[in-house]
Amino acid sequence: MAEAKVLSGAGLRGQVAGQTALSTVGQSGAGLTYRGYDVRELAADAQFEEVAYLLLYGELPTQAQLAAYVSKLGKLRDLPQALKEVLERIPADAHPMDVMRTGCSFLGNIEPEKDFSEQHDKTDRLLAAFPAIMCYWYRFSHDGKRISCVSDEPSIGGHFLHLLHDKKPSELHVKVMNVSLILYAEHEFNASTFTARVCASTLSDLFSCITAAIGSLRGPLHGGANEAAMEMIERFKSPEEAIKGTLGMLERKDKIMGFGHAIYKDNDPRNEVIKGWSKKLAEEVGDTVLFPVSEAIDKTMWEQKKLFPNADFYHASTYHFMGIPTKLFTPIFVCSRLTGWAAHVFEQRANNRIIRPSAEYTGVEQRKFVPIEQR
Ligand SMILES: CC(=O)SCCNC(=O)CCNC(=O)[C@H](O)C(C)(C)COP(=O)(O)OP(=O)(O)OC[C@H]1O[C@@H](n2cnc3c(N)ncnc32)[C@H](O)[C@@H]1OP(=O)(O)O
Ligand SMILES: O=C([O-])CC(=O)C(=O)O
Repeated sequence: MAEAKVLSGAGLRGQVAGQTALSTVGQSGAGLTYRGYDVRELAADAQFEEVAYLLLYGELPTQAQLAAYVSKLGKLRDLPQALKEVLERIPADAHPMDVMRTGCSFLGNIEPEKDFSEQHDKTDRLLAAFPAIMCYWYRFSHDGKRISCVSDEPSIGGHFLHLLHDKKPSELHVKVMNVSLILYAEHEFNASTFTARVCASTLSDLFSCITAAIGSLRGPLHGGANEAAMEMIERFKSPEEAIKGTLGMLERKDKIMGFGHAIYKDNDPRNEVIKGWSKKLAEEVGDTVLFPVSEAIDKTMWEQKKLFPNADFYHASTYHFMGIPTKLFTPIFVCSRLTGWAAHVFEQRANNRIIRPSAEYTGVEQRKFVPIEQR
């Protein structure tokens, strides 16, 4: 069972900054749970839409509730023409997280949250629309194609793969996307979620909270690590090369992306799950390099630094084996974490006080103003 680190120092580490009923992260005896359910059980047996419902509406849905929810989301997938036009103007070399941020923000202009009573409907709209925002831009800017933003895939993961590859995804790939979206859905007061809560605490609208959270997730120390991990893994042609390269990076005191965690001390419970699926996909595609290279880095990091892979590391090879371009890795995280972000926004709104900590002043002593002509 993953345990939480003993924490101190900068970065607000170890300080309780609020309450949540949504998840536990690294709690002794509990590990990672969403509203009391172990994430590993959810990843094994649930659909992502069930987990989204659990986080957003408070309980797991019944069969009828799930069918109604999936059907509702299916009808909300298409993008307004004005949003498609905005996406068409974003260049191919833009960062896809900037595309997500703009897409979210623009939708907030044309379909704003006018009242907090709309918070669930606006979240469902974003949940349904995010895969199309990412894929419409990607396919237009990279392939010159104006794709249809709807598909008959019932699941969000399947819908994403269908839009991206223009064909029905395999059952295995739909299953893996489902697992991945569940693993990324919620993680207590991580940086992007805390960003969303700070924004919510000013009583701002949902689109602003989610747009702000996307900005926080973009960084390589947070969600951006899955892309950075892929770029690193791809550089090595064999496990031997990977070991040598990792030792070199450690010697130079480089950060190795996809390793370490702010809260977990000796493992990230999401890792064993996604690693298992990465292995399965490696077998499916006949990979003899990427997975062994990943394992070699993993082993070296543990031997040398007692650092373990976090949720991002084996996500890199997993997505790669499904033919997903590296630049879309972090936007997929957005499609999933939206559920956690929004649930935290609801929670913040339900018991709000503006989040406004204090700073320790380290500047100069008070001094007299000197008029500009005397400086
Ligand atoms: C889904 C997610 O967002 S998971 C996180 C994704 N991010 C990454 O994978 C980026 C790489 N990892 C990191 O940068 C860090 O481990 C973080 C940002 C995740 C956590 O940061 P912190 O809590 O500040 O790290 P922590 O206090 O455990 O660091 C302890 C020591 O290990 C080192 N360390 C931690 N992670 C790494 C790493 N990935 N590579 C090399 N050294 C590392 C730190 O530099 C520090 O060394 P020092 O004591 O000599 O300064
Ligand atoms: O909790 C964190 O700091 C980062 C993380 O793993 C996540 O957001 O999934």
